[in-house]
Amino acid sequence: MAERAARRCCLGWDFSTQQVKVVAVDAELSVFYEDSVQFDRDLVEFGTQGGVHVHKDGLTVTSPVLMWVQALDIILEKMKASGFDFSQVLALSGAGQQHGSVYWKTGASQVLTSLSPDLPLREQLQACFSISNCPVWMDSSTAAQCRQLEAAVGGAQALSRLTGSRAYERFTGNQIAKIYQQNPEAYSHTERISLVSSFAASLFLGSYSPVDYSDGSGMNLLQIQDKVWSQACLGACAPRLEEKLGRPVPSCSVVGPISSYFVQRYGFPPGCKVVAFTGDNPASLAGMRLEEGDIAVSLGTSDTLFLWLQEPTPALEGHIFCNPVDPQHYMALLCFKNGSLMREKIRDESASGSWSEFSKALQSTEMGNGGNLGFYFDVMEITPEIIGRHRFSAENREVSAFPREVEIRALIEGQFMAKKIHAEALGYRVMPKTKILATGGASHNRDILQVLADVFGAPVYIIDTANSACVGSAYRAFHGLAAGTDMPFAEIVKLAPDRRLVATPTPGASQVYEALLQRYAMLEQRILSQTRGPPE
Ligand SMILES: O=C(CO)[C@@H](O)[C@H](O)CF
Repeated sequence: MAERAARRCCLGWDFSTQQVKVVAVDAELSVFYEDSVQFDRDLVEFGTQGGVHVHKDGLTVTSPVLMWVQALDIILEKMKASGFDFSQVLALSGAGQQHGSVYWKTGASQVLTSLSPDLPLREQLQACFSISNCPVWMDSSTAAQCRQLEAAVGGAQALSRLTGSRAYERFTGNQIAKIYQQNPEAYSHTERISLVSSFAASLFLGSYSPVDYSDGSGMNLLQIQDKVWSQACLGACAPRLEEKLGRPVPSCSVVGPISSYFVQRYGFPPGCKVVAFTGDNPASLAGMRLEEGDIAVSLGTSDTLFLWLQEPTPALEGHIFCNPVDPQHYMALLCFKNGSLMREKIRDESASGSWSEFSKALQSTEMGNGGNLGFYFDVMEITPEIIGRHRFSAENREVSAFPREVEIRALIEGQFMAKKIHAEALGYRVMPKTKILATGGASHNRDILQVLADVFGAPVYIIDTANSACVGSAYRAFHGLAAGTDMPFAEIVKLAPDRRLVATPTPGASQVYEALLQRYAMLEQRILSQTRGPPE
């Protein structure tokens, strides 16, 4: 075989819900290798669906930790068989599905630090976990623990101010509380609790990797301003929890050299650095190369906003995390459940199922839609909690229908005005240098993106985020190589392929939407008060 040219690189890993994925990125920030192991397809003995087990109660959702371990064995063997040159890997980092938790049994650290390079990880670690089936982000069985935690710290808003989010069932602190309450034996035999991200980093490190600030912000346990565990939250969840979590670290930290296990078994260089792993969404923010003032809009089944925040305003909706690439700043996630399924419904009802008809309707109606406004929530929306369709005339009178073109524009303008209003409620502000990065299915429709640019008053770029968590992790590994030089992340990634500009604000857009946004916010409050009843 022709000698392959040596190609110094960093690896980016993603331990996500359905697969383990890896990319190799070279010094020019080009992705030249990628591979994955799909849990359902490649590890059928675990019997997962979508990488998880949904339990009979319909609320508890777990994944087998040994499935994740074995997936790493398999993907490394696949890379080795493909001739991948591990000796060129300068550093690696990674991501994990957020909120999931891994429970290392007492004594496991001795096994982790003395792995034999002659055996796969699965064989050596199979007695190292006190909980075999780990709770993951799809679990919603901890409502009682959420109420207990909020009560312990003075309520939902107080918890949000402290940790960046009100109590959410999937958040790790509440999951740990449930395990302590329902399986005290297992909890007492647990010497370390990792997130999925820090668990994966521990495998590469050959010792327990600390939780990073950014993924740690998804636990309802970390004080996001001071970047320390909240003693009130720890105490409300389980005893002696701080010693099981270890001290959290900045997300850009180099947590150590790679374990000798990987040097001897696969040929990684002994000096290969392990940079703290983080959550998949923070890693995606890095992969999208969001900068101060930018906003990423993922237009999928549900629409998700990634915000870069300098000064957060924690609220009862959305999630604020420590920023994964700038320890002084923050990021926020806002999820809008009525996303593409709502757009497809209105397309079917008002554009004969045709996206080109849908686009023509947007082209044939004016910005501001003649003052007509709509709220379209066929499933209970979470931002904010409203259900149903509510249409209003220019005089703020509720009406039962709009002409089809008006309906289409009312849907899209309403979806984007909601995003701007709720992003600003979390502390986001459009800046002169703001870029809107659009991704997901609807980002292929230029007319929809034109409305996005007009409502936000900022240019819209499209980006491919297929590997964003992996690529972001490789970028963060390169950033870790520059640790101690204070080189900003943006400088490290400036060679990355550029984003494509697809829409800029129409002249006069800001005047139109400044007034409309105020009406939208007022009408949203009117609907909320009608559905919630008058405030106490
Ligand atoms: O729960 C979430 C974020 O809060 C999900 O995006 C998970 O991170 C997906 F793995």
